[in-house]
Order: sequence, then structure tokens, then C-alpha cells
Amino acid sequence: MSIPSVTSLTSRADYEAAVDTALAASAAYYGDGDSTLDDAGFDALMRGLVDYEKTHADHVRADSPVGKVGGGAAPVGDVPHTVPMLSLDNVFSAEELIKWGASLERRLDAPVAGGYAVEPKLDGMAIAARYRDGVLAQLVGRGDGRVGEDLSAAIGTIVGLPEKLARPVTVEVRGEVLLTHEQFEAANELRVANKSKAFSNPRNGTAGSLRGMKSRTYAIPTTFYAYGAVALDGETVLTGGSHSAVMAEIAELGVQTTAGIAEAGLTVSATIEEVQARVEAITALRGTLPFGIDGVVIKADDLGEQKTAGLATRHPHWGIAYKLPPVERQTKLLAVEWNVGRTGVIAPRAVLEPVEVDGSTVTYATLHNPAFITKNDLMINDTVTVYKAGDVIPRIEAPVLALRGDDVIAIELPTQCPKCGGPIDTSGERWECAGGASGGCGLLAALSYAVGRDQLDIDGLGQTFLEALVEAGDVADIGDLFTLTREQLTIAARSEKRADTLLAQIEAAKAKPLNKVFCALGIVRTGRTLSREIARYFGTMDAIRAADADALARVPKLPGANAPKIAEHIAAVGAVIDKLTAAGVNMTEPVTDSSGGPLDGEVVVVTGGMNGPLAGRNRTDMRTLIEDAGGTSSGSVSKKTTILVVGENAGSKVPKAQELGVTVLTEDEFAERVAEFLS
Ligand SMILES: NC(=O)c1ccc[n+]([C@@H]2O[C@H](COP(=O)([O-])OP(=O)(O)OC[C@H]3O[C@@H](n4cnc5c(N)ncnc54)[C@H](O)[C@@H]3O)[C@@H](O)[C@H]2O)c1
Ligand SMILES: [Zn+2]
Repeated sequence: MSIPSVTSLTSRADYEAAVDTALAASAAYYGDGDSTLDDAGFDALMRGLVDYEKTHADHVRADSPVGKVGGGAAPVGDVPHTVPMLSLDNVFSAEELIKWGASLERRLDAPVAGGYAVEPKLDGMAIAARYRDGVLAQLVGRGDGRVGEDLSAAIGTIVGLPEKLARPVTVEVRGEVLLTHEQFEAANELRVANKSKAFSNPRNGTAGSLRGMKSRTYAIPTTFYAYGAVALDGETVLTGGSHSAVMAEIAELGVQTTAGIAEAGLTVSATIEEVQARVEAITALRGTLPFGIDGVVIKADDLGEQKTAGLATRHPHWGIAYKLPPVERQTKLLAVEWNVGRTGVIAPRAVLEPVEVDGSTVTYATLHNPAFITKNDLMINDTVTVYKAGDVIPRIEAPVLALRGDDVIAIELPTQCPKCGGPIDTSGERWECAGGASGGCGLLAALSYAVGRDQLDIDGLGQTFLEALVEAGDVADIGDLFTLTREQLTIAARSEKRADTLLAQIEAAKAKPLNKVFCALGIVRTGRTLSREIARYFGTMDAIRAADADALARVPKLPGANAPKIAEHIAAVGAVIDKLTAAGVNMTEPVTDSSGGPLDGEVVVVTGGMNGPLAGRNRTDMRTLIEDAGGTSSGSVSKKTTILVVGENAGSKVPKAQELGVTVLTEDEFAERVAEFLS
């Protein structure tokens, strides 16, 4: 959707409608709503209004947003500002910046002597913070620049704006409140948990966070950066003669300032050429900053020069905003595609009407997962806000509900894997192809898992070899691993020697106990521990296959609610199990009567690195050992713990165990108790 840079208004009716649209958009933009226009659309409309008003002076409406701070519709309130809080005029290119520099020097009637302060333009909400005798007494929004709303209820929730200064001075600090990317995510989690609608972007989220403090019971933390300060109640505590010096004074009082932003923070440039270089440097850092910026602000640093340059009604002459391309645009959601990733994750992707965002054309955006679609009530043909920060994949923020037409169509969620047609595991937030070991879309991931150390332990079969085997069509499920020929392996591994090693490892894997073979199948909602329990309980693969959900639910540690899914998946991989059986893979669990074992009834915790007779055993190995010996393995010391095995560099678990009266054993003592299981 390419928006013309000027909306052309050809009749009085057009003009009237445009004023109404702009006022409504501003009210939403500066309030906490969703505007029906993106910034590019709004700016084009404003340019259209300016053009029209120039030639139709008699049509100009009193409430026209032209020339007004806050677009003529920002929430205003009733607190008068000490000194007007203005907006900033814009430039968009190096040429325009040079022109602005020249016009400033004309106003000064001399070259700029004090240099230019250059700082990021933070994309949040402007506020004035009034400190009296060092105590934060009042917060005031920008409003229409002359009067603003009282936002004092938010005192104490803003990072960087302390409730007390380092010295008991009276001063008004001005700056931007914003939500960092992290705070934005956290804010939305809080909102959703409290049954409120998620904020659609950090800027209107900031407004919502501050205003909401008047009525909300929970605080949403925001962040403040000062970029100005003025005298309050006639007291002048600021002695610095430049913007940068004043910022240093403010920082000394304990307030966070734009000078405190790492790398992209306030610096002073001597010439316009240096300013341009600094603008480019800050632009390059845009994607790495912890919050959004929509430009770079340039100010004559010397306060005397600022005074000489003076103010226009809507903006100062001594400063300018160098705007960066918008990272947020509105466009239309045309369709949703479902793609299956290499690990079997089924991810929705938005197909958009092409739109230019931050200098590049965006046609697709991630929709994360099905829950994102339902949570945001997205529909095909909705107007959506597309957002791009740095080199991050474009994201969709929210549908603009005010623009929803009659042509919207519900987004259909898949009921089967879009790639293989197999079943889908919808238990997690991310949906996955449940084909898994039976050759579904997660084949490579499933194979890697199956040959892993805790399963079949064919460690020579790394990712590259597996990929080669799958690519060659030699392996379509884990059953095929056991019928690989020396020739196939030689081609995949590019070496006869490696092929022979692999053949030996594969042969050895055939003798693995049932619990490892079962684990290798990657059955949903089972892992190592449950595989052991299932194998122990049923003894043979045939018995496992014969078990229905009720029988599975009787397995120790197996949550009954998961049993039906597990049973379903076991049935689905029947053909793979048949292949494994035919290839001579062991399908029985060796009977280890663990009741009566040396650790029967013990709850064992292991801490520190294992040495001596237990050397080289990681936590998984230790758990296996404990379970084999009839004990229960646990990760943390509690009242239930009966034995703590202490290895090298043991930490805080030892004093805790001693405090609880838990038996503490050295590696040697423990090894002796489980000697018969150590081989
Ligand atoms: N999409 C919409 O519906 C809609 C509606 C109204 C306005 N807008 C957008 O808002 C912009 C104009 O609004 P504006 O006047 O609020 O702001 P502005 O973006 O033109 O700039 C002025 C503001 O920049 C902020 N700022 C951030 N960092 C600063 C720094 N380091 N030093 C000084 N000031 C700093 C201050 O809050 C100041 O008030 C336009 O880009 C317009 O597209 C959009
Ligand atoms: Zn699939």
C-alpha cells in the first residue's frame, strides 16, 4: 500500500472530512487507542490540510489540527505549563538538515558557536516532572502545549524518574516516558493476566500505563529519559550554560537523561557535517536499542543561542527532529499460510498487501502461533499494523478494528499437518506435526533425537550425515536406520572407515533395552523417565502396543490426562516398530527387580561433579543408576530427601542437607552401596 506524500483535498467536503479524520486519529494516537492511520498516512493528510488551508483561508476550521501541538486533539487536562511544551519541526534528509542549519545561522546572524547537541528521538510520551524541595510532586502531560493533564498517579512507577532527588532542589525536568521492548512485553502479560486488552504498540501503551494508574490496582513500569529542564516556582537551580551541561546537572540529581543512553546517547557535534555523521551512527544503532526511536533530535547546544533563535507557535527554531523511516505501517492482511519447519513446527505466516516499512518492502510477517491469531482476533482482510525493529522479522501488532469491513473472513486453523497430512500435536502454544518418528515433518529432529546418547546412542550419526541420508532417500523413519547398507553409509559419511564405525554403532544399538528403544520413538509427552517407567511396567513392546489409554494411565508417574495422546501416538508409529522388530532390534526390558534394591525407598540428590568410582557420570547417568538401584532421584534437597551424594565443588546443598538431617555420602560411600549396578 503506497501512500501518496500529500493527500489531495479538492472540495470543502473533502477538507471537512479530512479535519475530522485527523482529529480522531490524533485523539487515538495521543490517547491510548489505536489510530485508524499510520504516521505516513497521518502526515500526508496533514500536508493536504496545510495545502488546502493556504488557498481556502475562509474555509479554515477553528478546530483544525494544523499548527497545533498534539494534533488539536491530545487529552488536555487543566494544569498550566510553566513554559510551553512544544513539538518539533521535521527534516527527512541530509539536504534538509543542511537547510535547517543555514536557517538557524540566519536567525543567529552568525555561525553556530556552541555546537549541536544530538540525541535519539524517543518514541513515547512527553511529560513534565515537577520536583519541589527534591521531592517529585507532580507529573504533567504535554496536552496542547499550554495545559496538560495531571498524571501524578504514576509517580513511583517510572524507572529513571526517582521520587527523591539527590539534593532538595525545586526544578521541572522534561523528557519522554516510554515502554522499553522488555517492559512492553511484560506490560502485555500483566494486561492479559488482568483481563485487559493487550496494548497494540509501545507508544500508546505508555499513555495507557500512565493514565491507567488513576484507576488500576497494579502498576505497569515505564522508563523515563530527560531531554530538558526549566525553572519552577521562580527558582533557578540550573547553572549550566548549555543543554548538555544542564543534562549533566540533572543526571547528578539522580534523573536518567538522554546522555545516559549507551552508545546512541547525547553528544555534541561542532558542525552540521558532524551532526549528519552522528545521525547516521545513531540510525545504525536503532535496531540494537532496548526501546523504539523514531528519529534523532538536533538542538543548538548553547542556551544563549537557543534564546536568540526563539520559538514558533508549534515548535522551537533552535531544534529539529531528523525523522527516520517509520517502523510501523498499516496494510491489509490478504491470507495466512501455514509452513512446516524443519523440526515439524507448524507456523502461520501473514501474506500482506506489500507495504514499505523502514526502507524495505514487506509482504510477509510472522503470526507466531495459532494462539496469537485467536488472542488478537485477527481476520483475513483486516487492516493490520506491521512493525519492524532493526533486522527483526516483521511482526503484526494488531488489527485496526475501527477499519474492519464486511469482507472479513475467519482464519482457518489447520486440522492436519499442511505438509504431510498427518496428525497435529496442539498441546503446546506452538503446534507441531505429530508425524515425528513415523516420517512426519519433524523427521530430521526426530532422527537426531533417536540417535542421541540417552536413546540409541549412535553418536557417529551427526546432523550432516542424517541430512545426507534423508536427502538420498535412504532414511524415511528411524526403522530405516537399522537396514542401512555399508554402501549407503559410505556415501553419506564420505568414508569407508566412518561407515564401518557407524555400522558397529548401529549393531550395538540393536541390543539397547526396551526403554531406550521406546524413548527413541519420540512419543508425545514422554521423555526418558516416562519411557523407563513404561518399559518397566509392560516389559515388552508387544505389551506396550496392546495397552489402551486406561492401561497406560496405570503406569507410575504417567499423568492420566496424557494417556490417550500417548496411546494414539504409539498406534500411529506401529509400522516403524514393525520395521525395528524385523531388523532385530531388542524389544524387551531386562528385568531388574528394583524393589529390594540397595536404594529401595531412598530419595537421592546428587551435587557436585562425580569422581573416583563414579567418574564421568553426568546427572542423567546418575539418575539411571539411582533408579536401577530402586531409589528415586531428585534435583533439590528437601524434607523428603534421604541421601545426598556429594562430589567435587558441591555448593549450598550440603549445609542444607546437614540442617535437615539428611545422610550425606561421598562418591566412594555411595558407589559401595550401589556396587552391583556399577558395571
Ligand atoms: N498515526 C496517527 O494517527 C498520528 C496522529 C498524530 C500524530 N502522529 C505523528 O506524530 C508526529 C507529530 O507529533 P508530535 O508533535 O507529538 O511529535 P514529534 O514526533 O513531531 O516530536 C516532538 C516530540 O518529540 C519528543 N522527543 C523525543 N525525544 C526527544 C528529545 N531527545 N528531545 C526533544 N524531544 C524529544 C517529545 O515528546 C516532543 O514532544 C508525526 O510524526 C505524526 O505522524 C500520528
Ligand atoms: Zn507433517
